[in-house]
Amino acid sequence: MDLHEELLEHAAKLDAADPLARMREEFDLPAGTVYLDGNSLGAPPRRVAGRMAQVVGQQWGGRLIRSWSEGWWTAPERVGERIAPLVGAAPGQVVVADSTSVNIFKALTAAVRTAPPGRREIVVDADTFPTDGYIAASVAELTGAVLRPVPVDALESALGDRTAVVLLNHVDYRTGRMHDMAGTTALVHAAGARVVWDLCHSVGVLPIELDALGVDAAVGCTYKFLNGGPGAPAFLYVPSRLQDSFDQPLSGWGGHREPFAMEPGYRPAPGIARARCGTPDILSLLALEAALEVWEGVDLAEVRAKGLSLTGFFAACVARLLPPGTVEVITPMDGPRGHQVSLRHDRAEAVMAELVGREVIGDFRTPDVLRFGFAPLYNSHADAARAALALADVLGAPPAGRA
Ligand SMILES: Cc1ncc(COP(=O)(O)O)c(C=O)c1O
Ligand SMILES: Nc1c(O)cccc1C(=O)C[C@H](N)C(=O)O
Repeated sequence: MDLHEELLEHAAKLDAADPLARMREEFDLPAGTVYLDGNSLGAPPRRVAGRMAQVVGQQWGGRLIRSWSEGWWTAPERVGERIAPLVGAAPGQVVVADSTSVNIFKALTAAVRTAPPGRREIVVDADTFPTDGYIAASVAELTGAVLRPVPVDALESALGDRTAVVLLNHVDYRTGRMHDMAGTTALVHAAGARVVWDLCHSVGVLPIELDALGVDAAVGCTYKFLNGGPGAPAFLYVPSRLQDSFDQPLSGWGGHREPFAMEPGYRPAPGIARARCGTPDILSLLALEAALEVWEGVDLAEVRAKGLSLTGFFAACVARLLPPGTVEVITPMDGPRGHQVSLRHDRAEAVMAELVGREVIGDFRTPDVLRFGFAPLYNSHADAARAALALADVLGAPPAGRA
């Protein structure tokens, strides 16, 4: 058997033993496409199209404006309850609203505003996804705080009695490295500061325990591993113990205690509703609601195990197929990681364009990173093998000999 056949056969064995294999049926994916970009835009769950037709036809079209009091206005909290179990949150602490960028702004500003006098530093991961750093800089400017970008590995020495809040990514978007949420949260708390976690690349990837770890706020996208659709609204977690003092700056009427009283002054709503701002984005929100239904009965431990298996198998295939040194694996394959494998190559942009032309869809991240994201609900080991074979072909690896 040659190496190609061996890898495909191994993949088939792993897929035959996959307890989540049935979940692929829930998704609409073009036949023949290997889709490895669910860490940027998740694939559409089949049920979303039908739900959208119903929402547009029956709710918007049939009930017209009455729909606001028939489930639309309360959708941000209702859909938040579907995300809560995925992040280890008891009910009443997650709302779906706005974008991740906007929610970072709310959470950071609230944290700085309520920090004790003297705590005026915002610490941010120096390698963070850009929007997090940009927003943190803006919050610093608006609140008179000081922005302190630090590499995550140097975090401990940067914390002190001037730290107000720390903003961190759970999984690094470029390398896929996963940071230690339990240890880092404890470290930040020991320094007397608050921590805001960006869960964009970890929600839907592994069990997360926000309540148990005492996290102070968390945000995340819903259009990646939660498959909510392009531009689907983000979520914001504020634990019950901090909700009364959550002094968020975007005091739109959506977060008012009595929005329809149309009062001249702002009185924040009790509970998580105060994290809202303006009118909810109903069509996207209800598409997300349908997409989240696929998680019912899904065991996150199984999702995690499969994600590690897919990424490990893909990296192993790449190592077997490519001569050493062809690519540099920058994802910590022996350490904590999310569900992506990132490879460095000088011609990464052109290589990814070639792969996409062959219907193997990952993405390129500047300056030289090929990213392959694995979504355990719809990706298979066969996808991983096919992607590695296509990559080897594009990079002109010598034809695989007999194993
Ligand atoms: C870590 C991280 N934070 C934030 C965002 C995006 O935020 P927004 O949805 O506001 O564009 C992304 C992806 O786009 C991301 O990877
Ligand atoms: N949000 C995106 C968009 O609107 C267009 C293209 C890509 C994105 C992304 O989500 C990028 C993604 N956060 C990343 O990790 O690179």
